[in-house]
Amino acid sequence: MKPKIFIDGEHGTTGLQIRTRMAGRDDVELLSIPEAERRNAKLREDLLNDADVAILCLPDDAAKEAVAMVAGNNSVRIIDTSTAHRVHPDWAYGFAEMDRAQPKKIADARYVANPGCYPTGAIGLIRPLRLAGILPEDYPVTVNAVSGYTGGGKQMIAQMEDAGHPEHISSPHFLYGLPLKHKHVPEMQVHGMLSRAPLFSPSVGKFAQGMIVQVPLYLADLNDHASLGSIHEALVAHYAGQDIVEVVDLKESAALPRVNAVELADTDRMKLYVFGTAGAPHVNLVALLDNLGKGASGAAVQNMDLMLRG
Ligand SMILES: NC(=O)C1=CN([C@@H]2O[C@H](COP(=O)(O)OP(=O)(O)OC[C@H]3O[C@@H](n4cnc5c(N)ncnc54)[C@H](OP(=O)(O)O)[C@@H]3O)[C@@H](O)[C@H]2O)C=CC1
Ligand SMILES: CC(=O)N[C@@H](CCC(=O)OP(=O)(O)O)C(=O)O
Repeated sequence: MKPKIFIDGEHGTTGLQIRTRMAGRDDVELLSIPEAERRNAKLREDLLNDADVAILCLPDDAAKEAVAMVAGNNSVRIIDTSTAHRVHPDWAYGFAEMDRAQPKKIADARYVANPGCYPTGAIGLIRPLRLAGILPEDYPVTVNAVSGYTGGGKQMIAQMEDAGHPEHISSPHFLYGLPLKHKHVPEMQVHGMLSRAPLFSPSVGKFAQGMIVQVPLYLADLNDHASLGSIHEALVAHYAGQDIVEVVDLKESAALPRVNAVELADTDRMKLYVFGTAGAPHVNLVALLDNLGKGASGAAVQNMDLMLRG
């Protein structure tokens, strides 16, 4: 029998992208809810309980309600793409490349929290340097980022694309999260293995999909006389043996005139760069990804596959 998959929120931005990725697959059976019934709690509860794996593509509160709907049913496994469970101790964090042991943890888990889009970039840069002993636990990490506007879901897509929208946004690039309390900070701190909360400043650009996450560092404040080369080596060693996260060659990075935020749009990959000048006091670590790819739907399908293959 094929495993049954239900995407709760399948008509939203993340859900639709997961459906697109599953379209050609005949190894799973997709359970589906009609768009007009998407908020029908009874129907959702039945479908959730009929699934082998339920992928939640809902706001946080609705995701928590969905988890409660299957609480007594031990055969349903859950991947939650919302922020609700990302630092919960009973949930596996669904970033397979963050540790050698992580794919097995995800494969064995009943509950998997899909990472946030910005944290995928930030943790992807920070954690290998913490594990290698280069980045001190209490380093004052700052994270600056720009996302495609699909990161804001159906509501922001309408605000950006519909000039007649009452809350239309005409700006080509804007900062937000100005009180510095963005919902992604806790997972960056916990899975980035940091004792201090990172200072996170997000922004949105007038492009649908794509993301740049930057973590600038002062070399003199790192351990082991860290250099551009040693940081790059640590990242290369961490990501050896997999093909989703690419650490870009130092010479290639040095020759780049710019980084294009949409380069990886419509892919499920992530590129990491170490920028700077040998002998100079600073480096800028940069992650490039699609907020809806490795930042959301691509990672959810990757996690589902790990869970199904055991
Ligand atoms: N977009 C992105 O880049 C990323 C999104 N995520 C996360 O994925 C989740 C979904 O986000 P996204 O797809 O962007 O959001 P959207 O608003 O595009 O889609 C959410 C979907 O959930 C439905 N929904 C909302 N409330 C309920 C409810 N109570 N019961 C049933 N269905 C409901 C919505 O229906 P309706 O149309 O009626 O509102 C809509 O179809 C969020 O938790 C988000 O944080 C994670 C990483 C990146
Ligand atoms: C551009 C934009 O608005 N991005 C969203 C983050 C993407 C998202 O909703 O994803 P999570 O589930 O990972 O929180 C935000 O800043 O709230």
